[in-house]
Amino acid sequence: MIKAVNISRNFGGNGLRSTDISLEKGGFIGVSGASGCGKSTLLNIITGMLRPDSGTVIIDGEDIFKLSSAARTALRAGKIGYIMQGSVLLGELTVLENIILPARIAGRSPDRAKAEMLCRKLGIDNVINSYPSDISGGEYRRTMLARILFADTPILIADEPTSNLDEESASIVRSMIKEVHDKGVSIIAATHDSELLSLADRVIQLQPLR
Ligand SMILES: Nc1ncnc2c1ncn2[C@@H]1O[C@H](COP(=O)(O)OP(=O)(O)OP(=O)(O)O)[C@@H](O)[C@H]1O
Repeated sequence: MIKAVNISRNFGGNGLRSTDISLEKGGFIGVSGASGCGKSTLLNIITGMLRPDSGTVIIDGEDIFKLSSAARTALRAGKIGYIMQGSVLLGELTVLENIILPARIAGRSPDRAKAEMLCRKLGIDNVINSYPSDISGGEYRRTMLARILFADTPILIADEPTSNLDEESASIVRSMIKEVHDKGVSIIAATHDSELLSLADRVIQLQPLR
């Protein structure tokens, strides 16, 4: 589904060393490595958010950096749910409205019952009508996961999905990731969480650029 060959990116001596990664349908790849070794850079490149200095990224047969920026964005929106580091909820929308927002933007009529079911599974149904400023950090992160899962993309890319979460929230997030993998979603997760890594079929260990 994703095949990246020889991708690298140098930020003045830091960044991502030349790396290959290949995600098969239904696969689950864990990406580990010390802080600063380029995990987020790798995920940003394979999702088409960041152009590499070298290498190619093929998603379902498309060489994504040969596409126009608009075509690349459309490809990502249709195929990849990306839990990015530092992504945020919109403060003026409730938890539920945030979860269904991408479907609205895509012009689809959102299935509220499905969103509510996801919230129940993630243990955030009690805050469904709350605003992001009024929920805990763990509820916030689980809402972002719900927003990604709601889109039902065939690929899930997650950057540190369990970091800075209390153990209960982290455990819920791991279970949901396992559940979507069991349903056939292909996953790449960058993480320091050994329990999450243990769910992966394969772990890639990145080495620092210097
Ligand atoms: N836009 C940027 N401009 C300059 N340097 C950058 C940029 N993005 C990343 N870097 C540098 O590249 C290196 C790799 O960063 P990256 O965020 O990919 O690491 P990481 O492995 O995800 O780290 P962590 O585990 O701490 O999240 C770091 O030294 C970082 O400071």
